Amino acid sequence: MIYNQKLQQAVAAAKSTLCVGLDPNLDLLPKPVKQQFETPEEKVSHFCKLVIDYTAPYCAAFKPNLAFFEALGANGFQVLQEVIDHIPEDKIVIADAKRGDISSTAEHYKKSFWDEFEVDAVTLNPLMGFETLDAFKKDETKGIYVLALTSNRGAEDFLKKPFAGFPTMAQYIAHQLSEKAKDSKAHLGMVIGATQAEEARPVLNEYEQGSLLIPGVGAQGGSVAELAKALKTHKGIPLINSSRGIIYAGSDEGDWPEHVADAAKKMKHQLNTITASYV
Ligand SMILES: O=C(O)c1cc(=O)[nH]c(=O)n1[C@@H]1O[C@H](COP(=O)(O)O)[C@@H](O)[C@H]1O
Repeated sequence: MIYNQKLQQAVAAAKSTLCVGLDPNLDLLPKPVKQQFETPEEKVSHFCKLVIDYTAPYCAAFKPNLAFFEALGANGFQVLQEVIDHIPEDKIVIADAKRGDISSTAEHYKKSFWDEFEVDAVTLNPLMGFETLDAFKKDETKGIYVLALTSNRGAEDFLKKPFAGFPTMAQYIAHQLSEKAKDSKAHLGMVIGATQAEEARPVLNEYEQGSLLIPGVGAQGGSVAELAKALKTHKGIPLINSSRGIIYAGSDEGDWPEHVADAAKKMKHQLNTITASYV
């Protein structure tokens, strides 16, 4: 199945554009998880699997962020694989890796994500040039989310500065992606921070068909109302990510997974006006 079709079906089946971010920070895990398990690997694996079970009814996608798994050391990739394997088949799985490197290295990143972890999509950083996307572009069942206008303050350093005749580098990246999409089998999408919603419109206008990964609601305080305005005419399907705001909603309660489910349900409902345009 081509990526966009799977994306469309995942959003339609859950009636949700929510993406649950799996950012398992050992310090923030609920007390019952810390007490029940000995090793960091067991704690993270159990925590992520319960988060997946309790939030799956409310989301279309999961985004494991590799940093949190790599931080476990040598066994981190094993845990990542277990977590990915636990995600229901009909959900989109995005490996948040923000990779981007020269050809042979990119080929090996591609091997890792497409052939070994078998995720649906990956986040890529375009700073080393658009050639770094090439290795990922050959598979129509996959999606690529390229950093375009990130949610953090550092977006000011490059992405919001004028570049190559465009008012911002973000607009240039979006424009280039709309061109590159013409000869890419994989779907080329963009990462746009929800915290940048008020400035996102010109970027989105450069690439209306581009699917979007939108982090920054929840813990980073991005406004869903502003986001809804920015997305009004956008055709590419958005996945709106919240990590900490959902997965740590239960803090230390015994029934923490119920709190996590509630937080996901609330976020799904907050996104309903956006979701309605894509189902
Ligand atoms: O590519 C990303 O997912 C990403 C891009 C961006 O511009 N900002 C951003 O916060 N992210 C990721 O999205 C997640 C946001 O987490 P919360 O702020 O806890 O919801 C983290 O995994 C970040 O690494």
